Amino acid sequence: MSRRLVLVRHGQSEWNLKNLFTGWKDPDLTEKGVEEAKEAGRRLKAEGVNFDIAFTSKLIRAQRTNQLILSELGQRGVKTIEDEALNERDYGELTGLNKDEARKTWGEGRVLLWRRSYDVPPPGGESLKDTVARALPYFVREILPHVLSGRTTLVTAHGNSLRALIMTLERLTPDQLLKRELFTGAPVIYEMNADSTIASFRDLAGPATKKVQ
Ligand SMILES: O=C(O)[C@H](O)COP(=O)(O)O
Repeated sequence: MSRRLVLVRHGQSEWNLKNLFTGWKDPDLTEKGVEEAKEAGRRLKAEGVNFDIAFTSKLIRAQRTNQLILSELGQRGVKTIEDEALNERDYGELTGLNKDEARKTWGEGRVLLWRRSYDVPPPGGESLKDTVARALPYFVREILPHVLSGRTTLVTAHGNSLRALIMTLERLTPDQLLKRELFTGAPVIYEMNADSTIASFRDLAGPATKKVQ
């Protein structure tokens, strides 16, 4: 039996384009973000993927990406469940600030810790550990049973809510996690074993995708 899980970070948002910390703010996709989402759908189609169920966050950039992927696959009728547990990490007081300006104010090292470390929260916001504490139980309770019962499952969410899941799926140490980037609109395909471990995975990040600065 195939137990396939696909994770996709939403396409470029208006605030990604402006290089602003976004968190729980709700900007839409840019034109490029729409294209990235469609491209994700085309890549999954080329891989022969057919979804049985989809999950996304309560934020519009992830929801639209999910719809565009399903639409490219000719699968608009697939049931999609939305939940706040999959929302982006709350960036607290950094929300709305420019990432380069933040580096100038607090220094490169401090900002990198806020963005990529496991347990250092940005002021007033969530650390990745906090994000894991809400996203992982939801994943285990609501998403994993579908995958294990053979339903090909799509999760379209955010850089950090997905890193929260990937840390467990890929068994990354906090050090390895510091370097694990997710690219907008690039699907990661996992084949799972019956005991919830990963048999194999492929990150389809390629030339059409670009790192968000
Ligand atoms: O919320 C944000 O600003 C982005 O979606 C993720 O930002 P990061 O790469 O700084 O974690």
